[in-house]
Amino acid sequence: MSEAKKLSGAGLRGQSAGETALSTVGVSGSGLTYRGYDVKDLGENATFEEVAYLILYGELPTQAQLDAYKTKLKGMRGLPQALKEVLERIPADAHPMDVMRTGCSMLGNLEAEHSFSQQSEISDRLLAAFPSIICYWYRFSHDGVRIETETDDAQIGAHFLHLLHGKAPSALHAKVMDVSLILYAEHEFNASTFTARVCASTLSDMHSCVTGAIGSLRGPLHGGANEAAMELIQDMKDEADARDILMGKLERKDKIMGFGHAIYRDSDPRNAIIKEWSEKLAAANGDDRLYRVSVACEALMWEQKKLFCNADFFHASAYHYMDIPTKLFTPIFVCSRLTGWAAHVMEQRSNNRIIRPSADYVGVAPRKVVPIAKR
Ligand SMILES: CC(=O)SCCNC(=O)CCNC(=O)[C@H](O)C(C)(C)COP(=O)(O)OP(=O)(O)OC[C@H]1O[C@@H](n2cnc3c(N)ncnc32)[C@H](O)[C@@H]1OP(=O)(O)O
Ligand SMILES: O=C([O-])CC(=O)C(=O)O
Repeated sequence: MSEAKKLSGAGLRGQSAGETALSTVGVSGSGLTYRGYDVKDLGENATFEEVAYLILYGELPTQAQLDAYKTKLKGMRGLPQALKEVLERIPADAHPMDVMRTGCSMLGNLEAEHSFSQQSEISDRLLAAFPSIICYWYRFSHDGVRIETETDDAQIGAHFLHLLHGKAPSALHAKVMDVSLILYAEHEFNASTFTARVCASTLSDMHSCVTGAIGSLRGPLHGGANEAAMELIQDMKDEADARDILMGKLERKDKIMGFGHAIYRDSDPRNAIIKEWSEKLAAANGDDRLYRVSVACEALMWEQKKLFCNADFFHASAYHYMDIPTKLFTPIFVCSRLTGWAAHVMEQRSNNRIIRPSADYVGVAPRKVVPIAKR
């Protein structure tokens, strides 16, 4: 059993910023749990829709509840015309996380949350609409087509791949997307979730909380690391090349994206799961270079720095094997983490006090304004 990481210093490390009943991260022996269930157990024995229901509504659904939930989500995949028009105006070279941010914010104008009694409906709507938003923009700006966002796919992961590629995915790809969405769904007080909670604590609306969270997830120290990890591995020719490239980066004291974690000490429990799926995808693809160089990076980083892969590192090769463009990696994270964000907003609202910490002042001593002519 690993001990909880000893945390200190800046970045609010080691300080509790509130209570949650949604997940535990890095607690001895259990790694990562969502409402008491181990993420590995959920990855093996549940689907993302069941996990979303668990996170948003408190318990795993019965079969009847799951069927009704999936039918409901399927019926919420369409986009209003005004939102499509906004998406069509965003250029092809925009960052897709900016598209997600704008899409969420625009939906907040068209389908505003007027009362907190609407919070569950709005969360479900965002869960259903996010794959439509990113794929509608991507296919229009890159391929010049206006796609129909309402597919018959029963599951969100398969639906995403269907919209992106214009055809239903293989069973393997649909399964990996489903597991990936489970792994990314919830993670306690990470930076983007904390952003959402700070916003919620002012009694703001759900779309504002989620829009802010998307902005926080975008950075390479957080969700953006899956794209940065892909950029790191994509040109590595083989294991020896991977070692050379990484050693050079370590000598230059570069941060290696996809490694390390603010809370976990020895490993990120999501890594072993997505790594296994990446290996299966590599075998199915008949080209395992990306998987092999990723394994070489993992070994070298542990050997040199005792740093382990976080959830993002093997997601890079897994997504690439499914023909997902690198710049859409972090938006997929959004499609999943929406569940965690929304549940945290609801939890914050249920027992709210505005989040407003203090700061230690380190600036100049009090002084008088010198008239502008004398400065
Ligand atoms: C889904 C997610 O959001 S998971 C996180 C995704 N982000 C990344 O993969 C980005 C790369 N990783 C990092 O930048 C960091 O590990 C973070 C942001 C995740 C955590 O940051 P911190 O909590 O400050 O890291 P921590 O305290 O463990 O760092 C300890 C030391 O290891 C170093 N270190 C940590 N991660 C890395 C890394 N990926 N590459 C190189 N060195 C690293 C730190 O610089 C620090 O060195 P120092 O003591 O000489 O300053
Ligand atoms: O918890 C964190 O700091 C980052 C992370 O792994 C996540 O949000 O999934």
